[in-house]
Amino acid sequence: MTSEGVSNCCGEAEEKEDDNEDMAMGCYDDDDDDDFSALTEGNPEWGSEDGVLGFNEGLSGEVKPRVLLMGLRRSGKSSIQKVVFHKMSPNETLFLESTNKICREDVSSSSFVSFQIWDFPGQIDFFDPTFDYEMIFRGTGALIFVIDSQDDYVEALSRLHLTVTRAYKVNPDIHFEVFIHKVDGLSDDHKIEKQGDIRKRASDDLADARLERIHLSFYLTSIYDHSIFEAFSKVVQKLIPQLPTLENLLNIFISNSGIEKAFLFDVVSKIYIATDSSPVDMQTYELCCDMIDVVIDISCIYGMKDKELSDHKQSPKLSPIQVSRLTQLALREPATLLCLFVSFYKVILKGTFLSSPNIDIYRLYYILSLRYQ
Ligand SMILES: Nc1nc2c(ncn2[C@@H]2O[C@H](COP(=O)(O)OP(=O)(O)OP(=O)(O)O)[C@@H](O)[C@H]2O)c(=O)[nH]1
Repeated sequence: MTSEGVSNCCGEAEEKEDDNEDMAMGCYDDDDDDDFSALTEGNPEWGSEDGVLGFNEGLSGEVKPRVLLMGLRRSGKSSIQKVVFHKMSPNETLFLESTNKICREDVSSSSFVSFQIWDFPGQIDFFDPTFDYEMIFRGTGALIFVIDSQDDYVEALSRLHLTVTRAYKVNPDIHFEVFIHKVDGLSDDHKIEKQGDIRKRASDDLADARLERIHLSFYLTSIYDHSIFEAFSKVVQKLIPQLPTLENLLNIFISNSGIEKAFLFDVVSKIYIATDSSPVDMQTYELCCDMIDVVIDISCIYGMKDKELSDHKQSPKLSPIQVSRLTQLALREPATLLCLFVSFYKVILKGTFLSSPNIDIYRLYYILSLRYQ
């Protein structure tokens, strides 16, 4: 795992408190060359004043899909971004100041995870004529609309409707994702009830506008548990063109081994970018996230230098963690900052343990490293 410098999304210097954080934040760069001026002309509040580069294109001409974070003020947009991509602890988000300009950040930690995330200020009127929303929506892959479930959501729903219908007109290929956020304060029954109500009202609004074809996906999220990582995983997966191939590889992998479940993780964000087709059990996912934290912590203390790391990669070893009598977790790094996570049962046959499906793990490891590194 490598680490690179990072500055935060609004261009402020960000202090990295420790090595762990360095590593965790390794690949999220803000482009110094803010290209918002073209979009925000006439309203300096909305973007940086300098920068004239083409929209969303670096010097290489590579175009990354854009993920927009929108929603009312204080709904939790910046907190989500900071917790998922900057390893900020949820309690620290209490001290976040209100965002007053669009914050754009490049997220490109591996061959698969490569997109831009744009955090919009809640109070922004992006339908102001001086604001080029068509340009914004044209290059957008996913629009995440955050609704504060602990607040009255009537206004949020009308804003959601306005945003989605405008965006759809410009770009019908956008994935519309609704995060019903801050559900940590709600009981399970209450969560389901809220989700049902929000889903129904949003669908009714679309039906009234004869726009039933717009598909909204709903997620119950909180920064205080793994739900936000899971939801973000699902959003990001939709932007990965190789997803079917990866899922297929993982299906073959588990069907040829004693493994119960396999995830391909982006280590930096703990987003899983693919998994086999068996259902995702939240508890396994959480265990995998915890193991990533443990491995990152330990490698920060006892980490290897680059040379040792490359030697290590040539002879990969499993380092399983026993989480219960029958279940082990194992982590491998098939490509820089990507890890394959497997959870497998030891199969007990007449008292014999059949475990360690190493050959399959190595095979997948090599396939992935050869193809995508
Ligand atoms: N209970 C709870 N509070 C949250 C959660 N996510 C964010 N918050 C809190 O919500 C408040 C607002 O969060 P922000 O991230 O600043 O909200 P924002 O949408 O970026 O706000 P603007 O920048 O004004 O648009 C903060 O006090 C966060 O700690 C969550 O999942 N649960």
